[in-house]
Amino acid sequence: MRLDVVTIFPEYLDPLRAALLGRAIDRGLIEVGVHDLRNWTHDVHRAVDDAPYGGGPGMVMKPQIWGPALDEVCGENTRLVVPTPAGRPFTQAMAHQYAAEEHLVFACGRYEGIDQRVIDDAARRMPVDEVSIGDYVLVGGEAAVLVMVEAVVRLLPGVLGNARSAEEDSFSDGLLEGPSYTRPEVWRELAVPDVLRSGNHALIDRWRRDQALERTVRRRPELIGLLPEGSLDKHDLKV
Ligand SMILES: N#Cc1c(-c2ccc3ccn(Cc4ccc(CN5CCOCC5)cc4)c3c2)n[nH]c1N
Repeated sequence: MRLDVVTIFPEYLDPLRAALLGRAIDRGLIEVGVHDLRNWTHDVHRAVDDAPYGGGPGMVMKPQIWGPALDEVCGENTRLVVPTPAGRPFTQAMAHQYAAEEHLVFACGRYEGIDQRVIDDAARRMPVDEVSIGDYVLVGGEAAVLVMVEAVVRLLPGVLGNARSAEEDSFSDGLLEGPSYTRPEVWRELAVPDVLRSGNHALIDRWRRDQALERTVRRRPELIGLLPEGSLDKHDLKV
């Protein structure tokens, strides 16, 4: 997979080259390009924004700059992803879809966002997703790209290694993950639940399922209604 990011703050994407993602790049599992949008400006001020038509707060990013940038960075098999507060919610299912893509280009807006014609023009030539990572307001798209790239790249074969597989993720069965514990057995007078030290793996699995169900009902009750038909067995229904 190749990932390209277009931004006016390329240094914001430096974390892409650290830790897990950096190792994935070093191992050739992904290629990453980060491009400074200002490289496509021509005026002495390297302007990328202008006042919004119709008035309103802030500035809008210029189509004459974004257009040539995306023309150059996008290819024949590109999916363009544009983070925006007005986007479709980014989900684990989308992360899986993106992990199957050959080439993802992320367009990071700033100010009040990118002139809509940039997205509409790109959509004539490639799939374009306007996506939001959550119901809160950021200052630009870069943080959202870091979140989405991490969620996508960790799903690629070989990235997580043998110690951990993405199949065991939270949400893989539609429930939140239950609590985790490690040594010591007692810490600040708080003990690890006895069942986890019982060695009875059937009981442990049941306990973990119960914990996941209880946590999901308490914290994200709306997820229960989204579970596929037949997901809950008769024991689950007693939880
Ligand atoms: N993903 C994601 C995001 C983003 C995100 C993503 C990309 C950009 C590019 C610019 N911004 C700043 C911005 C803030 C607010 C608004 C709305 N305005 C409407 C008129 O009144 C003022 C407010 C627009 C643009 C971005 C924010 N925020 N939250 C997410 N989950």
